[in-house]
Amino acid sequence: MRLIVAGTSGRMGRALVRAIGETEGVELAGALERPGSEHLGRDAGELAGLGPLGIVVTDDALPLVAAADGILDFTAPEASVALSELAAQARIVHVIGTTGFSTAQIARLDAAARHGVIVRSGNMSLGVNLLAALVRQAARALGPDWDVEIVEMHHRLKVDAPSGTALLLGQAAAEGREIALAESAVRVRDGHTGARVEGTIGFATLRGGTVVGDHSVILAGPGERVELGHRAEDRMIFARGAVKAALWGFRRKPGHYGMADVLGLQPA
Ligand SMILES: NC(=O)C1=CN([C@@H]2O[C@H](COP(=O)(O)OP(=O)(O)OC[C@H]3O[C@@H](n4cnc5c(N)ncnc54)[C@H](OP(=O)(O)O)[C@@H]3O)[C@@H](O)[C@H]2O)C=CC1
Ligand SMILES: O=C(O)C1=N[C@H](C(=O)O)C[C@H](O)C1
Repeated sequence: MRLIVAGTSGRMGRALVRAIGETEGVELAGALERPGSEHLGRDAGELAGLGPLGIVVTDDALPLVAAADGILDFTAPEASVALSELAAQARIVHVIGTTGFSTAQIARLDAAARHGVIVRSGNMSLGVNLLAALVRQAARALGPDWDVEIVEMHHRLKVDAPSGTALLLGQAAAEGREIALAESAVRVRDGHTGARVEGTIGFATLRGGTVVGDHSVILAGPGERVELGHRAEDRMIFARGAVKAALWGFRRKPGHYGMADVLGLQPA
């Protein structure tokens, strides 16, 4: 399977080039960066610390998309929306790890997924997707007098909050409770907030240092707490998940899929 990496010079872009290099059945077919990037013209393998691969970083997506089978995209919401339209036209798999989409941007991804295969997840690791299944189960088993709070910490350069993973875990808790996350999420608290409203799902965001990604889901009940969590130690867990998602999506029928589909972790 011939794969393009978008955002090649980014933290995840470099990990994706390495993950492609170590996986049988996939090859790097192109490397994209934004117009004006200082990395245009550089070799993607050198950027990833692998030595030259003969794949030069370009900002011209069209010829790459026409000659590839899939694109791995961990960039920014506006870039991913634009790529989703190109990928759908070319009928290639679009794996989206980017986080921080607005509701309107997700609607545009849904529109692209009517013609193309999109696999999108706020977290491509096996551990977090298993955690989401456990959170769904715990939230279902413990009644609404158990308050759900989600705490995340990431490196100081992360630009969106709450993290895509925190929102994914909040969605899992909401599904377990059979409520809508959009109506129950409390994404920030400040000042005289009043007492906690029963049934809400709270989020707390920490940023600092080089933390790859820590998530805790706390279910706080009367006199006891259950805590479920995950700590990412290496970005390769996300990159390997993205390559797995591309292979899973190859020649699949159009749709907007998630990592739970890829990993067979969908609720019964
Ligand atoms: N789903 C998952 O498992 C994971 C998701 N992520 C998500 O992936 C995304 C990228 O993370 P990370 O690699 O750490 O970030 P980086 O900032 O290191 O990399 C982002 C890359 O995308 C490029 N880019 C940014 N905006 C645009 C644009 N508008 N058009 C084209 N290219 C653009 C950047 O170029 P430039 O530097 O020139 O701006 C950069 O090369 C984030 O949304 C993050 O939350 C991260 C890890 C795991
Ligand atoms: O920006 C990051 O670094 C990460 N982003 C994803 C998120 O928003 O949850 C996944 C991972 O936690 C790292």
